[in-house]
This record gives sequence, C-alpha cells and structure tokens, in this order.
Amino acid sequence: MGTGEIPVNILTGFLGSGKTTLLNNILTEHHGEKVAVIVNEYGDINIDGLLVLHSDEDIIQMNNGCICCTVRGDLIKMLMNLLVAQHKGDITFDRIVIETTGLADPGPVAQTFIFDEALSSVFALDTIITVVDSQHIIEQLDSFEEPQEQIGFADIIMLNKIDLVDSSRLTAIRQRIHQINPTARLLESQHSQVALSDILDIYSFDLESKLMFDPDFLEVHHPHHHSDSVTSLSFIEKHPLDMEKLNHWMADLITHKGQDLLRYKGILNVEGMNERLIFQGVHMLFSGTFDRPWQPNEAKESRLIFIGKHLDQHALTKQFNQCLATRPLPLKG
Ligand SMILES: Nc1nc2c(ncn2[C@@H]2O[C@H](COP(=O)(O)OP(=O)(O)OP(=O)(O)O)[C@@H](O)[C@H]2O)c(=O)[nH]1
Repeated sequence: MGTGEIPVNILTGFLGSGKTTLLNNILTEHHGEKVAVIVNEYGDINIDGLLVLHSDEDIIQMNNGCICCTVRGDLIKMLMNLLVAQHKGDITFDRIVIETTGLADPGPVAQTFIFDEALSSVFALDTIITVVDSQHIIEQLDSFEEPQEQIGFADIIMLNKIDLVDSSRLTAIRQRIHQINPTARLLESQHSQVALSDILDIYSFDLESKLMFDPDFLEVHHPHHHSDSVTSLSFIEKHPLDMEKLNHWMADLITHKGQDLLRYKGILNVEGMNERLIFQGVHMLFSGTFDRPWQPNEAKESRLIFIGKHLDQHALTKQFNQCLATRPLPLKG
C-alpha cells in the first residue's frame, strides 16, 4: 500500500521465531540494495541491534517502547528523519526493513504507511513477513493473542525451524494457520533461509485480506494490550561472568523454569575470553556460542534479558550475581 517508490518490509513473528536471523540473511545477501533497518525490541536494553550483521546499513534502534503502541509517533518521526537525511545526501537507502518486537501487533505499523499521507506518498508497503517458530507455534497460539495477530496480518508466513518438527506437526501447523489466514503465502525454512525473491519486491500487501482479518483495520487504532502475564528482566554488567557458574545456572533454570521462559538472550563477557558469548534461548532450547572478539571501541559488558511469565525478579537477580567471576584478591603489600 502507498504510492511511493521506496519499498518497506515489516518482519514480525513471536519471540524467538527467527526474525533477527532473517534480517541478517537479508542484509548479508548480495542484492545490491542499501537497506535502512529499524529494529524495535521488547525490554529496556539493546541486544538485537548488537546482533545484526551490518556493514554500512543504517540501523536505527527503537527501544523506548513497543513499535505498535507508544512509539508509532516515533516511527513516523524516524522515517521522516531518514528521508531528510537522504535528501541532504547524508545517507542513501533503497529499502526500509522494520523488525518489530516479538510481542508487537503488526497492524498499527502497517497502518502508519496507509494513514500518514506524507509517508504513503514516498513509501510503498511491500510485504508483511511473519516468521513462525514451528516447534512452539501451536502452544503460542493457544496461550497468546500476539501470534494470532502476527499471522492474521501476514502476506507471507515463514514456517521456520522445520528441523525441529516432523511432517505431521507441520501439517497441523498449516491447518491452524489456514484457519487464521487463508490468503497468506506459506514458505518453509531452516534458520530463516529463503530466496529473497520469495519475500521481497512482491508488493502483496492486500488491504482486503487485512480487513477480513480485522474489520476495524482502517479505524484509528486503539492502543494494543500486550499479554499482561509477560514481563521482562534485563541485566547490564561490566564485571566478567564465570562460565562454569553460568552453565550450572542455565541448566537449572531451563529444567525448572523452561516452560515460563518465552525468550532469553544476551551478549556476555566471560572471564578469560576475548570473544563475545552469544546466548540464545526459547523455552528449553538454549545455545551459547562465542562469536567475534570484543572490539576496542565497544563496552566489554554483559547484556542479558529474560522475557517470560512469572519471572521471579528477586531470585533471578540473585542467581545472576552469583555467576560473576570471583573478584581477584587484592595483592598483599
Ligand atoms: N534449530 C533452529 N534454530 C533456529 C532456526 N532459526 C533461528 N534459530 C535460532 O533461534 C534463536 C532465535 O532466533 P532469532 O532470529 O534471534 O529470533 P527473533 O525472532 O529475532 O527473536 P526476538 O527478537 O527475541 O523475538 C537463535 O538462537 C537462532 O539461531 C531454525 O530454523 N532452527
């Protein structure tokens, strides 16, 4: 939608489904386009922005709220600023990709490009792409409203993480999705690998189908209510962490609280290591891998976020602090 020339793609999908992985695939593919990226994160610290593999793309972080609620005004301002900067020759871009939080309703974000006359004359909504975690989506649909909205508004739905499910589960997911959104195109992927020609430059945003899903879509949108039961807790810590204590903590946490942990992720500073430890988890599925060395110009600090139900903030804070590496004893004089 929109009559402008600059395509906009909205990446959405529930927590941990593979949106940032898809964004990185888009950015690292050689398509010859310059992409301006807007990343909106749930929680109060920036982690995704630090995990995006960008070279000279312009990455804009929106951390002060959810893109579909309070920050919609900010989104308009940000897009306007991008246009001004492009006009002045400070930056150039051929496309905008917006990654929403895992708890966003993409409806209001799409609306921005329809209602705002100035924006809709410059931008054209290309596709709303919803990434689905095939391992967890059925339970997510049973428990939360957000995945229904994300699937309902999609033009393209990527059934991701198909390495973690069998074909009968995939059939059940397809049927469930078809009930919510019979018109979206379904793709299957592992690690969000799809041909970019299947998701970009399709211009499949279809107002009719959005109105079928939400007859009030063209009304001025009422604030979106997130699932009240979901909260987040984040840590930023300069003191290095002890790898062994961290492993024990995670093993214990996943065993006892895995069901409630919708998403946990972080970039950790581990004692004795020159590389960042990238820490990723969705429920019981957890991975920790060292990636690149810390750069001289970046703060060597751990950033960690938990998003989930019934988070015991006091206990988690205590457990996190117990993972700090033992401070060296002061030298005796
Ligand atoms: N096994 C498996 N893991 C995957 C696949 N796709 C992504 N992952 C992993 O799932 C985790 C979450 O992926 P992200 O791309 O960060 O997910 P996201 O949707 O951006 O997460 P949030 O922004 O936190 O909601 C990471 O550890 C990925 O490496 C897949 O197809 N199979």
